[in-house]
Amino acid sequence: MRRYGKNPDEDDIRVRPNPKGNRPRTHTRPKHEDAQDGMVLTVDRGRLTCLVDGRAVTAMKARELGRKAAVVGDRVSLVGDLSGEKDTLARIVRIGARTSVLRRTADDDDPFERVVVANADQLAIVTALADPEPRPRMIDRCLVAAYDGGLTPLLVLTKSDLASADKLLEAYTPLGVPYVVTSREELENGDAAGRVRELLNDRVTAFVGHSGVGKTTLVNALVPKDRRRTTGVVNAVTGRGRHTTTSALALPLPDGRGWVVDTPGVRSFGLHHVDPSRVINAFPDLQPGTENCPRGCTHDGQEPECALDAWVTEGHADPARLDSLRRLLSTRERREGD
Ligand SMILES: Nc1nc2c(ncn2[C@@H]2O[C@H](COP(=O)(O)OP(=O)(O)OP(=O)(O)O)[C@@H](O)[C@H]2O)c(=O)[nH]1
Ligand SMILES: [Zn+2]
Repeated sequence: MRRYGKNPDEDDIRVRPNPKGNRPRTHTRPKHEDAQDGMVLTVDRGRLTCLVDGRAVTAMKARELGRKAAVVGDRVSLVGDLSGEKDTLARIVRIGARTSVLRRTADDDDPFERVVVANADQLAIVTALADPEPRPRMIDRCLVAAYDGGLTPLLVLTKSDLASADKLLEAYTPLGVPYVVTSREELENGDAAGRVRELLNDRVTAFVGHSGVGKTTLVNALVPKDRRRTTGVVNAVTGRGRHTTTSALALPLPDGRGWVVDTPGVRSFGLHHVDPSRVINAFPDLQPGTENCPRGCTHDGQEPECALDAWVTEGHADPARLDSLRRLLSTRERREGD
């Protein structure tokens, strides 16, 4: 039996015969069974734009959800006015379980973690090959955040007209991270957009990269013209302009083939929240080797009793893989700019 609140009016409604046989309409707030599913496209000061049945609906989080924030990519249930018309406001009453979480903290000492994007399948790490110079430590940090959060990483190396990708790619060969090399010229007049799209099809891909790497040039080449982020944030569905660049923004790929989630340029990627055992799960060749590690082993090369050394010496895994894993796990102890 459906449960109504303590409100006596509601109890009254339950026993009232309903000749039309449909659910009683009352002045009380809609019941959650009526909720419709949607996806959060962007967030602006507590107002969330959600895609519901092809419409962009503005919503607020219901108070009953407490402190848990809904973020871009979240699958949510909404009630209230779902027309998407101007000046209407729906309520988010449920946030679905997340399949992945891209998290960051402001810096490594900051215990306050932010979920940047939920439910992304893939993390596209956008790095220029020059101007600005690539920052391998930053790439490593993004990789750790991806592995920790359950996203598959993808390297997008831009500005190939300025420098070669060979040297940078050497460092990522043992990790087997897929990559694509692009330039503005190839994106705008060549086949680069098609090559990148092939790696994005039917997935939700979060894009990260710091200012100046060519992320806007890239994203604009991927999503249809009327859906782009231009000056300020443009509502991905209605095209109406707005005034913030602080939130991520989900943009649809053509033909419903997935989503690009553009994130605001991040300068740092604090990794306070990272759990080494979650990162290890992304290394199925090394993971079984941790069985004999002492409890709470960080596997980062600083632990004398880490069992991974023996695992590799015994020939169970490639030493280059362990080196790469340790480079990633120790990235928290290093300063970011190095
Ligand atoms: N040489 C060269 N320049 C590029 C390329 N792609 C983008 N640029 C230039 O690099 C600068 C930054 O590009 P954006 O696409 O705005 O980069 P962004 O990462 O979005 O940077 P912000 O807008 O600052 O967040 C612009 O002047 C672009 O014209 C490229 O492939 N080659
Ligand atoms: Zn260990």
